[in-house]
Amino acid sequence: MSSVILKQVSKHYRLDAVEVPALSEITLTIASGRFTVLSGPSGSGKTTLLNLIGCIDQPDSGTLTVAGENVLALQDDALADFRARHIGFIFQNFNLIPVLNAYENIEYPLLLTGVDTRERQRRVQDLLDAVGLADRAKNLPGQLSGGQRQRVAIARALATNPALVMADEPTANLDSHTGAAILELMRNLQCERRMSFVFSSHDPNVLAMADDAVFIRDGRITGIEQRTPELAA
Ligand SMILES: Nc1ncnc2c1ncn2[C@@H]1O[C@H](COP(=O)(O)OP(=O)(O)OP(=O)(O)O)[C@@H](O)[C@H]1O
Repeated sequence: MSSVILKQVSKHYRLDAVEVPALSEITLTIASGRFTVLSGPSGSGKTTLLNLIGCIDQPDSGTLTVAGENVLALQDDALADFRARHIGFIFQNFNLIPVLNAYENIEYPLLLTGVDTRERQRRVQDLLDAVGLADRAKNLPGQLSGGQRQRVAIARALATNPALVMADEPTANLDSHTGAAILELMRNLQCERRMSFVFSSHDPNVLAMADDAVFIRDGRITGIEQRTPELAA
């Protein structure tokens, strides 16, 4: 099964009067339940591609299907609702809400999507356990280490059981030891929960964990490697 299908997708930015091409005719299928890493040098278009797949930005041309939905046909409200229900984001600077504690940060997307109280409690507790932070539930982000903040951010991204979890350089702001532990945690959660993870990264340790590696240069795909066999559905 495919979780994302892009066909002939192009995107440019406009900077004053100058058009900056960012992606050119990208055709790519991302399989479900796999750990896919977008790899390429700085400026190659990784973030732009993640933003399109994550429905944060729209291409100039081409088609995009995410979790079976033709997302380019959705109006703003429907797109925001689709994103909230089906896509989890992990940011390199964590993006936690500073006035909410760890428990409340993880609960937040469940409030937005109308999950009832009992189910919210069950999911937040399960995720706090899964990321090893059950004893830090009441800590504000400012009272947590960088690695612990990233664990909260991971739990928050998984809270709605999204079809797709996206991360832009998730280990970039962590020291190598913490980054390795976070990476292992993400890999274990992805396998256990059979979610699709799509990451961009310069980090060779992230690339080494990929089921599928997509290499990008100058806004074009230069290679796709399937590193592990796809399991039968
Ligand atoms: N908002 C913007 N306005 C103008 N040009 C942009 C904008 N965002 C990105 N670009 C340009 O688009 C191209 C692709 O950028 P993108 O951020 O997708 O690359 P990247 O591979 O994620 O880079 P990095 O690894 O450094 O984060 C680059 O040439 C970049 O300069």
